[in-house]
Parts: sequence; structure tokens; C-alpha cells
Amino acid sequence: MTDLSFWTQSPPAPSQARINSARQRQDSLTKPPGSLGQLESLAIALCGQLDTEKPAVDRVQITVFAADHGVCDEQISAFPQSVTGQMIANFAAGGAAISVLSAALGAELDVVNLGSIGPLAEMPGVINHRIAAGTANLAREPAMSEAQLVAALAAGDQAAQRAADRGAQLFIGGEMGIGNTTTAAALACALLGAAPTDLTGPGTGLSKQQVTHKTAVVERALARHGDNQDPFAVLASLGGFEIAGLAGAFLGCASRGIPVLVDGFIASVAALVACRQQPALRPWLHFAHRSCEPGHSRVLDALEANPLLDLSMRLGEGSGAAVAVPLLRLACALHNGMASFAEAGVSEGS
Ligand SMILES: Cc1cc2ncn([C@H]3O[C@H](COP(=O)(O)O)[C@@H](O)[C@H]3O)c2cc1C
Ligand SMILES: O=C(O)c1cccnc1
Repeated sequence: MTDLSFWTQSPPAPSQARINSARQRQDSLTKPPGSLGQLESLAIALCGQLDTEKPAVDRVQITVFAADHGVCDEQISAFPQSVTGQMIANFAAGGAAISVLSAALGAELDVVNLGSIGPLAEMPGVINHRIAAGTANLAREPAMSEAQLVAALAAGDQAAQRAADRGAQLFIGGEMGIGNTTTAAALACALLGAAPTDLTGPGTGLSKQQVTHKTAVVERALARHGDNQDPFAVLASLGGFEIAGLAGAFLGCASRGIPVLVDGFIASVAALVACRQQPALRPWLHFAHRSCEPGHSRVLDALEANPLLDLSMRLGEGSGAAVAVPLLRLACALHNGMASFAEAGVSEGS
């Protein structure tokens, strides 16, 4: 196989000393211990990840990876494949949901084109890492070659490096690729040993009958793939360039000490692949929301993830993660700004 040794390096663990002192501080603040629930654990984890006493997520990097999927030949999406390229232009022009959310948060937004079928336009505001005009049809043949997998992982790692160069305190990975709920379902089935009926859903809005057809396509892909569970072999066989980009970015962020806020079904499947490759990634991940796509809950369970929000969202692009950023900011504000029992002269419990 092409050189994948870079991704076998274990990310460092978040600082245990910072985690211990942050937990002590939370227990000293003027509230019953534990009463701020997940906001407490969020702040504590961020102290360890950012190696600081006073965490902040003012500087947020959002990177959307886009690519097309050969499996669209099987009629598995409610939308035409051309929408991927059209949405790349929409991201760059500021009209997509993630563009608006990113601007509202004051975040940096990068759009990385890893392989849309559309013309290779020199679109201003789009980073071009075009690997091919989409993946091969994974129901019939491996989605990508090893060299293509390495290129996609490397593009993700470069995105993590740009985040580090900008001093990002949080990374959100978004995706755009018509057909990628089929790809993500196939990946998750292969890694979890799950049945396609459990993980295949409507995506952009298929009818029940169309979902049955999509499930049969996932079944064919799994039969072709076989039982190899090596995470990167599964990714090359059943993945997408944007999902591999996300996996590379998540691993690259953890190795550079940047916490990651994971979006919906597709991003969580990328996180699952990356965690199977490198379990030390898991402590760097926060999970933003539970998507409506039915396979998401199963993937979250496999990652032992308890997402912050459940807003009936099913968009992708990093949108659910962007919506959760204010919660992380508020968790930091509480951690940094509340008075302790001693400072406020409030009596502690027994
Ligand atoms: C206009 C539009 C914008 C989107 N932004 C994200 N997705 C989402 O839908 C796609 C996956 O669904 P499926 O597998 O059913 O094609 C991905 O591109 C995903 O990011 C979009 C889909 C559409 C149509
Ligand atoms: O949860 C997601 O990531 C998702 C769900 C449906 C369509 N696109 C993305």
C-alpha cells in the first residue's frame, strides 16, 4: 500500500493535569456540583484539549470538503449529482446554510473541492485539491485507489494545518457530496457489522420505496467488499473523497492539539473510520447533534457519544456543529466567569 505510516502515529492525550484542575474548579463554583450537566464536562474537556486553565472557542475553523460519488449511477439520491458542484459555488458565494452560520459565528470557512464532476472552474474562494471527477461506483468496484485515498487524507491533514496556522481553538468538518448518505451507510455497515436495513435512510428525501432500493445498493456494495474491516481498506473500498478528507482532518487536528466538533451522520461516520484507525483520536471529539438520518444513532452509540443537540436537522455541511458552537462558548464563559463558593461567601453543601 502507498505510505500510510503518517496516520498510524497516535495523537497525544489531552492534558490530564488540566482536566483534573478544571474538574476541581467546576466543583468549587456556586452551583450544586454537576448541575450544569454537559456544559461542565464540555468545559473540562476543552481545558484538557486546549491545555489551558481558561478555555475559549473564539477562533473556529470550519472546513467543508466536497466530492462526487459514482454510486449516484444507481439512483440513490433525491437530487442530481450536479448539485454538488453547484453547492460548491453557493458555499463560496455565501448563500449556503454553512456560509450563513459561519459568518454569524465569526468563523473561518474553507471550501475544499476534492472531486466534483463539474467543470474544474477556478472558483474564487474554493481550495482546489481535485483528485478525480468523483469516486467510482462502489456498488460495482472499489470507490478509490490507495493513491487517491492518501491524497484525500493528505488534503484533510493540510486543512488541519491551516486551522493550526490560524490559531483555531475548534475545528468543524463539513461535507457536500450528493449520494454520500449511501456511502456513509455502506462504510458504517462494514465497520459495525450492521445490516443495511438498519443504517440506510432517506438522505435528502427519498420515499420508503426508494430507500428499499438504496438499501439493496448498499447490500451489493457490501457483498462486493467482503469482510475486510481494516479502516483504511474499508474507506478506499466504500468511501468518498470528502469522507476521507474529514477523517484526515480529524486525525490532523488531534495531532496538533485542536478539538473537533463533529456534525451529523456523514461526519460521524468519518469520525468512526478515523477512531477505528487511531483510537487515541476519540478524546479530541465532541459530538454536536443527533441527525434525523436513521443510521446516525447507531454510529453515535458505537462511538459512545452523547450529542449536545437534537433539532431534527439532516443537512450536513457542518451545519449542526456550527449551531452547537454557542453552547461551547457559553460552557467556557461559565467555567471562566462564575464565582467560587469561597469568593461569593456562599455556604457549600455536605
Ligand atoms: C441543495 C442541497 C444542499 C445540501 N447540503 C448538504 N447536503 C447533504 O445532502 C447530501 C447527501 O444526501 P443524499 O445521499 O441523499 O444525496 C450531501 O451532499 C449532504 O451534505 C445537501 C443536499 C442538497 C440537495
Ligand atoms: O446528518 C447528516 O450528515 C446528513 C443527513 C442527510 C443528508 N445529508 C447529511
